[in-house]
Amino acid sequence: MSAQTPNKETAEGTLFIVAAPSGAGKSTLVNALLERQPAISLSVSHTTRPPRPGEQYGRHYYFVERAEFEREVAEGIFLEHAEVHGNFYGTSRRTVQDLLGQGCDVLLEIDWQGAAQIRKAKPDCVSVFILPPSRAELERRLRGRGSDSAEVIERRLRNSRGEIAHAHEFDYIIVNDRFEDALDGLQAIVRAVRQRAGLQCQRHDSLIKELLAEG
Ligand SMILES: Nc1nc2c(ncn2[C@@H]2O[C@H](COP(=O)(O)OP(=O)(O)O)[C@@H](O)[C@H]2O)c(=O)[nH]1
Ligand SMILES: Nc1ncnc2c1ncn2[C@@H]1O[C@H](COP(=O)(O)OP(=O)(O)O)[C@@H](O)[C@H]1O
Repeated sequence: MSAQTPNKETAEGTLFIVAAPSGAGKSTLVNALLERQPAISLSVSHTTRPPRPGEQYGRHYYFVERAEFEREVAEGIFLEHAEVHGNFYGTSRRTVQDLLGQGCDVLLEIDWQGAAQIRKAKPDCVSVFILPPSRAELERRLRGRGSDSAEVIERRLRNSRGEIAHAHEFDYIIVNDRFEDALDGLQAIVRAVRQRAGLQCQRHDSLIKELLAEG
């Protein structure tokens, strides 16, 4: 049998988007997913939000001043950017393009506004929205996380309605009730998409030629 001929040189990686209202558990899910699937690169966003205790520059976010962020917007360095809960957030165009161009899969943890911009720029992206099982549980998780002031938590809870209203714009919705089930769901999506992408980029040219040959 002939060797299969994967056309990997020209195949871009897949761009995954994970969005959710604050406190639904997206960062925890994404981190657990990346432990299971280390080959996916998580894009580190730029933000004007001040760091939370324990957050590191370049690992969790590139924390920048508002003036610097505005300069970066003007320079066109962002693939998408948006104001969320009173802070600005943006995804570096260069980093994402370079990784995708090398055939790496990239995951963006961004809000629904950013997701809408990415869908226009990259229609092949795969987007997932994470829902909490109830409003009461969302509030419990936000307060239990202990990372934000009461005022910040109130604002995020208020904004969650407007965010959840966009859930149906996403390719998939996962309810993060039991953590392991939600993680299995997220991993199943990634696996299925990767398998499909792998099948698409294997052209099997030599096998097809062999099967079509006379004789
Ligand atoms: N559009 C956009 N949203 C982002 C980006 N980075 C983070 N976000 C979103 O901004 C919101 C607030 O994020 P963050 O301040 O880390 O709070 P958390 O969601 O409560 O952990 C979340 O919905 C994030 O997904 C980005 O680069 N672009
Ligand atoms: N399925 C779950 N059940 C209970 N607690 C959860 C679950 N998923 C996440 N959490 C907790 O909820 C809090 C918010 O999760 P986090 O990942 O920071 O949310 P987000 O990134 O969406 O703002 C964290 O304390 C996290 O440990």
